[in-house]
Amino acid sequence: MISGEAGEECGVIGVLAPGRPAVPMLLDGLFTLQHRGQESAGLAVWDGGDDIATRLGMGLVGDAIGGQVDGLGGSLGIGHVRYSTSGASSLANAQPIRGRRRGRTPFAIAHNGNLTWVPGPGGTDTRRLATLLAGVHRPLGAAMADTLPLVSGAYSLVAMADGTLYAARDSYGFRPLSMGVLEGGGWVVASETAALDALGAEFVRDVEPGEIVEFDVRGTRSYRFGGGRSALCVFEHVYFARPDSVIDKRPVYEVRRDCGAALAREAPVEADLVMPVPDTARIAALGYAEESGIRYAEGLVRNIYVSRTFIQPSQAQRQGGVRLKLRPVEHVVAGRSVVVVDDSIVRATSARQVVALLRSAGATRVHVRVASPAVRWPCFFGVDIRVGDDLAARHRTAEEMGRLVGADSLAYLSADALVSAARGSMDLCTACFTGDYPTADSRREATW
Ligand SMILES: O=P(O)(O)OC[C@H]1O[C@H](OP(=O)(O)OP(=O)(O)O)[C@H](O)[C@@H]1O
Ligand SMILES: NC(=O)CC[C@H](N)C(=O)O
Ligand code: SF4
Ligand SMILES: [Mg+2]
Repeated sequence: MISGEAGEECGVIGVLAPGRPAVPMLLDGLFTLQHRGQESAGLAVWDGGDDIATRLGMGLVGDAIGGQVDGLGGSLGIGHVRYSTSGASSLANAQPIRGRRRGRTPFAIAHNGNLTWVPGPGGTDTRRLATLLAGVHRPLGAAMADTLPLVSGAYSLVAMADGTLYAARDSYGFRPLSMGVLEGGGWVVASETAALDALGAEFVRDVEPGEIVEFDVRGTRSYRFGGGRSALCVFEHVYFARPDSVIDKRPVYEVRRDCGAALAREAPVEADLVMPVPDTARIAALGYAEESGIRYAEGLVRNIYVSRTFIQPSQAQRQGGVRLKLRPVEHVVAGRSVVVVDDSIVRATSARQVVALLRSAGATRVHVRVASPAVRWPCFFGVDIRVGDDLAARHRTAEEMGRLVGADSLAYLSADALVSAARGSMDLCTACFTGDYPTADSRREATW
């Protein structure tokens, strides 16, 4: 049995807006990144004084911190939305994490990704990293340059100290991180370009794998501490990111539509209607419908007040979530054969319930089409995909998966088609689909 921690997704944002308050921008950015983490939220701001103020809370951004920010000034700040696995889903583990280095001013750090190895004492992966940074008696940028080569795994980080905003990305570049310039001057760094857009910022470029970027009132500086083979997570395109974001020059919308179209070519089937499992699969279903010529319809309604289910921390919550989240539209579905497109199947929580819902609403045939390959391998780099029950397809063919979920047929997109749709300038990590891990330690760990 594998021992590695499965990771999580999160959203991070950093703002340096000289002469303007950072907090409203941080909140807008965090709302835009809400889909990346729904367990806790937080922000840290510096108003030019001796300390960094933090506000942390459990739940969605509005509930967690919306009521705690009155009077919180400062033009430099960072923020985080969390989806836990390294440590409990608790206020104590919410981010940003504030630290103080002996003899120096405080710093704060926020992390998206999963560290597979951090030297030193316990706590969440991010807290262990913060402890390491606190032990280095140099400016935070230099401390990061010394420390980051010592840790393994996936991280896109934002940090702040001494009036400077920092951004860093691990040398594989697993998680996205983009920087933009604010209207009226200043900088924003965020997990997704959609957060830059929400602030009216202009995209400048992605933080490169193995790069640290510093932002202060004098401008920006960049240091490289690593590089080589890149491994951008293809699952960002499949599921995590918003469709209005652009990752490594590839618009997520276009990637999902191309995946749906390729799926229609690779796995055609006769049917009356094509419909998505909302929300994430909508665009892939549209691509399937356009390519196949089969009419697109919305046969499932998603309750927008229920969170994304895949990123819930327990299976009981995930099952309950799907039950409340999706309902069939009987007058669309009854008496019709349908192709139902989902972006991915991991634990098959959604697919099992979706097929049953469509049959209960009178569908004559239910063909499941999945706009990514079968997930057969665990992730160590920031997405909560583990061995065991988590991987419904681990030892099942597509036909057996079809039987498991009760469909008339089930087919996946090929890995080649996914890579050709998603590929920008970076190499992609496809390990959970292909078993081709970018790092030697994860290759060893995954061979159980
Ligand atoms: O096989 P499973 O373990 O069920 O996981 C896959 C499903 O989970 C995700 O949906 P989710 O409800 O998280 O979010 P969405 O509304 O953005 O599609 C994903 O889009 C699939 O529908
Ligand atoms: N979701 C994240 O990326 C959070 C980072 C860290 N692994 C934590 O558990 O808090
Ligand atoms: S294993 Fe899968 S989910 Fe994890 S980083 Fe690689 S592509 Fe992304
Ligand atoms: Mg879904």
